[in-house]
Amino acid sequence: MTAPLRIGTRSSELALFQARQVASLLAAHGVESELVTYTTIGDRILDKPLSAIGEKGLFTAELEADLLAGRTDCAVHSLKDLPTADPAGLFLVALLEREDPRDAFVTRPGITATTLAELPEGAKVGTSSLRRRAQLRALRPDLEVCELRGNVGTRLRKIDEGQVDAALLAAAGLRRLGLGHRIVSLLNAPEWLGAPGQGCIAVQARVSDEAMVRVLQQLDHAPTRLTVTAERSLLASLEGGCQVPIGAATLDEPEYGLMLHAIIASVDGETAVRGGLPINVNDPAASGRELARQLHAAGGAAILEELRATTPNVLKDGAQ
Ligand SMILES: NCc1[nH]cc(CCC(=O)O)c1CC(=O)O
Repeated sequence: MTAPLRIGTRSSELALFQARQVASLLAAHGVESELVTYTTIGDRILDKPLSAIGEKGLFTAELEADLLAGRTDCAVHSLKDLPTADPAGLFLVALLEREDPRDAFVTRPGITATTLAELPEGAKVGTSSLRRRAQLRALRPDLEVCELRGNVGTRLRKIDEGQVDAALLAAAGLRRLGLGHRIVSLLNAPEWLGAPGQGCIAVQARVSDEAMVRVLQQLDHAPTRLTVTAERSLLASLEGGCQVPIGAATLDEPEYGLMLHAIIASVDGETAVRGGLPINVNDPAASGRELARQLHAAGGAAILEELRATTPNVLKDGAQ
């Protein structure tokens, strides 16, 4: 009997759920596996905004190091937490079928608003993502945006304790944890854009491990790979990781087919550049680069320049 395939994963509830999903897909292919769990820097530092920590791959570096060293056979990540460039020797061997990529509106008890628009003036909205903050401030400059960090469970607890009136969380994370009933409403593209790759679980492997690659690539979902490739190539072209106010989403539009939508917004929400482009299904990465070029030229460059000058760490790849 061969040894079980070792899957590296963070130890948060969401990460464990995602790793178990990979394990059960492998089991369906007759492959036995076990989980190797990690508590990462991003999980340990809970008192600072992620954008202020400013280290590369806060949630991913330790898993990647052990995978490279052969202590695990693959690692499972939320795609949106992964820097856009693969570390040398590793690549994304499988992208699982995407869950709902939208952000969800969640409220504390006593709040009757069912959408952002219905929130009373000056209400407190929690998020730790610059992308969500920027879009919030653009839509509702009167709201007070509050830092809200921690795992999904921790964030919900802080909401329920009344630290904030409402918050924005990824619908995919809530649903995976069986917390879909907490979703009051969903924020739709193209008006509101999630993180590039949001809702997609990625499996990382060593390029050199051919036998493992053959096993793991069976889990890849081609339509998901197409859309997230377009979204992440846009992000890569704009030199941003997840800690930049860049949103992206792909919509299947009857007239145009798959359309890539994106926004670059200043953190104060005062300036935003948005655009959309049909995805070339034969070269989705080229479509991502082209939309990035258009947004850059249409004022995105100035927004990113300003951001670099004020928050030097922000434009390093990171996670949120
Ligand atoms: N920021 C952490 C994170 N990374 C991935 C998800 C959700 C699951 C996914 O996007 O696949 C979340 C939670 C959230 O943003 O609310």
